Amino acid sequence: MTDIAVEFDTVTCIFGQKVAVRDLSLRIPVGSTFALVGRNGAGKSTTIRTLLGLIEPTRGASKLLGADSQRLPPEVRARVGYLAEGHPVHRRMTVQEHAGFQARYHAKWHEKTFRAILEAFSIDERAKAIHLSRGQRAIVCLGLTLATRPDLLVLDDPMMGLDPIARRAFLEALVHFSRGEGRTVLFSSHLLADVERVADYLGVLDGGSLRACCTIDTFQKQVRKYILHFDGKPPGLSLFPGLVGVAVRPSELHATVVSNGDTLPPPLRALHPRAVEELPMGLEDSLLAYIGDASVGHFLLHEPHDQEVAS
Ligand SMILES: Nc1ncnc2c1ncn2[C@@H]1O[C@H](COP(=O)(O)OP(=O)(O)OP(=O)(O)O)[C@@H](O)[C@H]1O
Repeated sequence: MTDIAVEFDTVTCIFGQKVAVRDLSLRIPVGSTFALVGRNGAGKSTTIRTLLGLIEPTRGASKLLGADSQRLPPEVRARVGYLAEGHPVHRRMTVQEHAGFQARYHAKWHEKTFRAILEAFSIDERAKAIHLSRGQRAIVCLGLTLATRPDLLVLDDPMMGLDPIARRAFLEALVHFSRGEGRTVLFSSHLLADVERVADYLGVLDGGSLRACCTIDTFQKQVRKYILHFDGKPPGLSLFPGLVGVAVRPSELHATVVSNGDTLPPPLRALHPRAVEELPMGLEDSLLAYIGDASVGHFLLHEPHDQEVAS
């Protein structure tokens, strides 16, 4: 029994001239909740679809639950729940008909879980999918997936298109029905506040490359934004390792850095600012600062997963 649920080994996916995913290596420990984030077109769906064996990578390989993605045996497939982008349903089928369909194909189908989710959200099992709201459809799809009791749950942008109340409900259901069973969850999202609430780990994709892979906590601690105040025009700043963004104002220099320490990095200190402020940043600010100005430099924040798995 491996303690790694998902593994990518130097995966590259090229469509024509487009490199959608470049040299991706990544491991996700069993029992963790991992969020893949990045701008539109960063390669999140391609990564997920490659993992599930729906796309064959141009180079490299991936594994889920110990099995090669390109040759998944039926018993491994049965342990994976996949919620595709857009919550696809058969519009003319009722909620209960959807459940019957799933139950037929999943030996571990757990009707009680499905009913508990419907009940928690007051969804009528006799309703046709076409008559459900977007949020209700998302919950039904989540229920249909969770009731198969997957060991690995993969969700592609599951909160997309949901209003804040529906998003909150969806996340609560996800957390309530997923936690405590050793289940691994991999999901992609643009909604950083939601990511912050549920995920343990973060993978940042940018232009197909993995630019960071670490705990959310580490990401937020290490990406820092400083405002350096000067009496006149700020002095020039040369690039240095860890500097990911810089903006010059009439008497200020704004610098975003990746740093392990709590103190101002020496190249910034050497500018002798009159005063220094550190701006508090939420995950969204940190992420925007980190991938916002790719022209300045690329740095990979990386925590070895071996250590994390062991801890
Ligand atoms: N089948 C395909 N053929 C050609 N190009 C593709 C194909 N699939 C994806 N791409 C391209 O690969 C890049 C990555 O796409 P992908 O859908 O993985 O990004 P994403 O991060 O999921 O984006 P979004 O957040 O918008 O859903 C994009 O530039 C996309 O246009």
